[in-house]
Amino acid sequence: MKIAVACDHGGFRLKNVLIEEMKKMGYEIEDFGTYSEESCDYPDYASKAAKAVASGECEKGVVVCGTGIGVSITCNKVDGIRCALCHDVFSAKATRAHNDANMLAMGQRVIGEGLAVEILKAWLTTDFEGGRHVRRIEKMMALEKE
Ligand SMILES: O=C(CO)[C@H](O)[C@H](O)[C@H](O)COP(=O)(O)O
Repeated sequence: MKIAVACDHGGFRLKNVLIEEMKKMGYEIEDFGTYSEESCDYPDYASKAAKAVASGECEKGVVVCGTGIGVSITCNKVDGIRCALCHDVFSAKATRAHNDANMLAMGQRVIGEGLAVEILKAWLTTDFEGGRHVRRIEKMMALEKE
């Protein structure tokens, strides 16, 4: 499975930690930047990862900024994206099981690396439950067409 990743300067270090973990887990990574801690604008990078997921080039995406908020808002502007901002393991599992989230956002300035890795692993390994959640996702995604 190919995972799109992106960050701004505020998420650069955590993004690299997450990339290494995903590589160890056997995932293929497409890194859309940024590639240093030089100040930059998160929409420029998060949007590239979101478009790669929306187009099917990558199956899922992981984005990081200082809070995770800027990258998650950006990704959710792209048609077809359900990006979940998660800073706990319960939410990470729930957003895969109930929302079929195709992108995960986290904030480097909010949580430590150890917890971020646990959240990442929980999110990547939890399957969508389907059932009643399909109807709810369809209603949510229909809003993009209004
Ligand atoms: O977008 C954000 C907040 O929603 C991110 O945390 C950014 O990383 C942050 O705004 C960057 O701030 P900086 O003062 O320019 O480092």
